[in-house]
Amino acid sequence: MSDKSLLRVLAGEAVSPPPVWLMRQAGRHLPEYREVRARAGSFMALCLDPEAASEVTVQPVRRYGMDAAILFSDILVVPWAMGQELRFVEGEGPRLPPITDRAGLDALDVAGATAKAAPVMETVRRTRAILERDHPGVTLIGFAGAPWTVGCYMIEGRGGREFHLARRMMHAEPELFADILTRLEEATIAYLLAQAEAGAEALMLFDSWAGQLPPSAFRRWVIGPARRIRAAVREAYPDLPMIGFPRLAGALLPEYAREAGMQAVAMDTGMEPAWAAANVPENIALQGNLDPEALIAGGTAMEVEARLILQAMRGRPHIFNLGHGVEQPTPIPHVERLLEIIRAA
Ligand SMILES: Cc1c2[nH]c(c1CCC(=O)O)Cc1[nH]c(c(CCC(=O)O)c1C)Cc1[nH]c(c(CCC(=O)O)c1C)Cc1[nH]c(c(C)c1CCC(=O)O)C2
Repeated sequence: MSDKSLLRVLAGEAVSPPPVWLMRQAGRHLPEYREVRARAGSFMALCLDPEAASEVTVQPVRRYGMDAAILFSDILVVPWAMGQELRFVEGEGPRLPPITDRAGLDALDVAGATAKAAPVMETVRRTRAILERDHPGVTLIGFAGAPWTVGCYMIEGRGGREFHLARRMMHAEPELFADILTRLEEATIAYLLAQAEAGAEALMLFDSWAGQLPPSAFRRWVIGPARRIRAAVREAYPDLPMIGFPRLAGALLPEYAREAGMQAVAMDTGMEPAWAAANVPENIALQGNLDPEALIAGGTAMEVEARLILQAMRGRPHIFNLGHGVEQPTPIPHVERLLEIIRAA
């Protein structure tokens, strides 16, 4: 049995106080991140510089004593590695030339993607070595975006909330859509296996837009790929745990939990923790789910919300986290206070 609290929870143990880390814990709310980010030039340059990326991965562990470090990278590194141009426009988000037809799909290089993402694997190797040396209780989490969510950006060429075009393609051009997601699934498996090989101790699959799909499509394009990706990782690395995040899954969260084979499922901000605890099998850990806005507000509002979550999760495997990523205006003292509250639980 590991002595890392996060790995114990992923093995099904209820650990008290629960381990804690925050999605997007390395990012613009930290001055030390902004400094490295400014030196790197662009966000992508930072993702592809193993020395700088491993430094920012470790920053929140050093500052806050988080129980996990999540690889500093982005879910859109996979389409970039498949040959789709990618840039991040300051204040607006990602831009890619949208894939709207078969020619766009055929131009992608699935087989070469993991090799092109080699700097990411070097970041994993370096980060793991730094953690083993300086922070031996901390777990290194690798990750990828799930095919549906990454496909949304590839098909639309930018971020959004509704992803009308991706959903429309799914219904109107089901073969093209299926081929895009199937190739993404293949690339994602190879990419995650390479992270495991490089030293990631757990892997998280982000499906941020899972809740945009009707239930039949959720089963086919969220649960299906998650189950196959999970099975492929298990075959190569039987002991490597995985966390699934089908954001906004709502009533379908328990079905995802039962069928995908993950050791934890992440709850988004709107999920009722007590309902998830009652409906997700007890051996599967729950992660989450403080509102990132409560963290920005701090004070009593944050304390009350944090305690409600801790109380609902008592006695079952739980990883404390937010319901979505840390936002830039988050005050550092609020994060520090949150950790005090959790660790006094
Ligand atoms: C949808 C998605 C993306 N990226 C990711 C998701 C899934 C999770 C979610 O729903 O938030 C995942 C992600 N993105 C990032 C990480 C690193 C690890 C972490 O600390 O959590 C992870 C795990 C860094 C990042 N990824 C991005 C930043 C900000 C870039 C910067 O520092 O300039 C960071 C720290 C950029 C990004 N990346 C993405 C968008 C839409 C944007 C632009 C919006 C923004 O600027 O905040 C795509």
